[in-house]
Amino acid sequence: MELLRAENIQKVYNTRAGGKPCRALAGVSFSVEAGEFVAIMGASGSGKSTLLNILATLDTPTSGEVFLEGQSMKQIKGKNLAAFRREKLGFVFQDFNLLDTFTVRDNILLPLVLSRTPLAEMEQRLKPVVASLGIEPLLDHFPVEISGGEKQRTAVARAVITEPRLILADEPTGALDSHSSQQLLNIFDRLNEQGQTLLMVTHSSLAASHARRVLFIRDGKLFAELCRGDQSQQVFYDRITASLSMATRQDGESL
Ligand SMILES: Nc1ncnc2c1ncn2[C@@H]1O[C@H](COP(=O)(O)OP(=O)(O)OP(=O)(O)O)[C@@H](O)[C@H]1O
Repeated sequence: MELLRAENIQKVYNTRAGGKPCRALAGVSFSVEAGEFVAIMGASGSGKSTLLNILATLDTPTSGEVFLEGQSMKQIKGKNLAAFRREKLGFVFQDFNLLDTFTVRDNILLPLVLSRTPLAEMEQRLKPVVASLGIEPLLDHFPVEISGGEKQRTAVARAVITEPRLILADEPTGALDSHSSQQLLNIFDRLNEQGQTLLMVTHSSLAASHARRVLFIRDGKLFAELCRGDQSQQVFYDRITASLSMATRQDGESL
């Protein structure tokens, strides 16, 4: 079943000082099936964050449309948009985006508080999530008192606690050491095995090799796609690395 569809997404930024407008996305179309784990890769400035922000409803395209479960995001406005985002999407960012004055527990529960979930249900949902992420002992700590890996696992807990249709991750391993990155990627694998759909923007071939499909973006356009199929993660990693070196070739030849 198709979960997400992006149709001919274009984004043009008008620069403030009257400079030339910047075309960040030049017609991007793709879809994601429910239960897929998809990575998006591309060089710096290729349009990855712009695309993710549009899929996250944090920004609007200049033209084109995004559908989640067949519903056009264009049609959701104002207050409904915040509720839609909170209920249907989970976010994991490079810099964690935790609230410093909230404990780990309150950070995780925040989306449920905002959607007025009863206290007993919040506690019920919290327990299995924090147990599976190994952060139960940290619930009363503040973000400043925990490691980067623990912060990211807190952010994952906050993302999954609403049982979102789709988790959007923007460079989720970008600020983590290799051990914490590996831990996070194993968590993503496990979530995906449990049926969670994930879409991740990353510079890391290792992170991308955990996905089942990798989309490559260049100059605001999707230009190649790799599917893992039955291949091992190592073989997929080697293919991704080889594709990336071709993607950065100057002659513009497609994969
Ligand atoms: N708010 C903005 N105003 C003007 N131009 C922008 C704005 N945001 C991004 N751009 C431009 O759009 C293009 C795509 O940027 P984007 O941040 O989406 O790339 P990216 O692939 O995510 O890069 P990186 O990997 O470095 O984060 C770049 O040329 C960038 O300079």
